[in-house]
Amino acid sequence: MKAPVRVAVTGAAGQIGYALLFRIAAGDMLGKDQPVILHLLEITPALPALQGVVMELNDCAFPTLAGVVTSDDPNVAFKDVDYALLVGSRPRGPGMERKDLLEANGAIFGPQGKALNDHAKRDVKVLVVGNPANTNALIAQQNAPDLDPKCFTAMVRLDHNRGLSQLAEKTGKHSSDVKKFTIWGNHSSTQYPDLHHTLVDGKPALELVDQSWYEKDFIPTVQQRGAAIIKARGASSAASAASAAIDHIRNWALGTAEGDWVSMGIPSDGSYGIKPGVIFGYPVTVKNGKYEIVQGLAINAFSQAKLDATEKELFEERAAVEHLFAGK
Ligand SMILES: NC(=O)C1=CN([C@@H]2O[C@H](COP(=O)(O)OP(=O)(O)OC[C@H]3O[C@@H](n4cnc5c(N)ncnc54)[C@H](O)[C@@H]3O)[C@@H](O)[C@H]2O)C=CC1
Ligand SMILES: O=C([O-])CC(=O)C(=O)O
Repeated sequence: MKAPVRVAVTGAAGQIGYALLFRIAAGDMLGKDQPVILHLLEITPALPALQGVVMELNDCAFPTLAGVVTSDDPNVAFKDVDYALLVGSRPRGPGMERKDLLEANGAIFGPQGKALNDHAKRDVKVLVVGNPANTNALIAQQNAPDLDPKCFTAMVRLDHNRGLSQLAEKTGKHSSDVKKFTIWGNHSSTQYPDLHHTLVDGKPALELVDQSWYEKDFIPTVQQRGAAIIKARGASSAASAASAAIDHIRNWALGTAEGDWVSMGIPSDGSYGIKPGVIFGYPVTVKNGKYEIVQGLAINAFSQAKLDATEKELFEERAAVEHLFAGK
């Protein structure tokens, strides 16, 4: 067994928390040889419910669970953490766009960014799940001037996994046969699920499906999947969101497979013409805990228009929250 690492999860008594904590504690995220100490943050009224979750975590007697810290204070919860999964925030209901949550949720991420800045490990890996995830990640990053801006990422992995599954079903293959798929941009209905470089069992995806299925079926289905789950379940995705969060951190910590990439919301750096200043979904590979954008992919006019639309929305969201940045 390795030395334990500290993993913070916010909103730990919520729906996603309930689907996430047990898998992290069981070693699904960082490996069966990596003990974890969970640092669980909740708002004060949810602490009794959180205690119940902690009782259940203990009752599982997981070999990889080395301790649990609970708090309603981010300055306590983020002390010395190696990983921080920022889930805690309000989910949307039917008929809402995720950006309608900006006002309710944006205010959570400034203080949490500052607490990470002041207390977390200097190479902390932060994943924002709470919606609107990209812009909340930007708010946290902008309140953490002493941390590397690349410590802050947002989750587009659920969209990525949804795309793998949709394409596998259409082509009669398994999702593990699908490689080099990308979610570009925002975790919102402007996201661009891009099949132009995707392979299914080694064959170009766009030679296996027709363009009209791609444009009129696949893209909107992936873009609107969150809303479809809310309609069907009466509550937003929880188990699949938790699973995607585990995939995101596992690949960031342990690396991506040779010959493939994953989608992560990361700080834009000018790659593919996206101006610096937002958290943008990109195709990335990871080695030794560092992600790198896959460069040199051809972008045709169709793709460019989609990239422009999602970039525009992210800069509009940024403009709406700049007052929450440190020093503003
Ligand atoms: N990026 C993505 O792909 C996805 C994002 N989400 C988002 O994840 C978030 C959480 O979803 P659920 O777990 O279903 O919601 P939930 O309402 O079941 O749980 C949220 C929890 O966060 C807690 N919380 C609220 N403010 C907090 C704060 N300041 N600090 C710590 N905890 C706080 C609440 O007490 C609650 O227990 C929502 O914003 C939802 O929209 C959901 C699915 C996918
Ligand atoms: O749609 C929502 O509000 C929850 C979410 O982000 C998703 O399922 O992708």
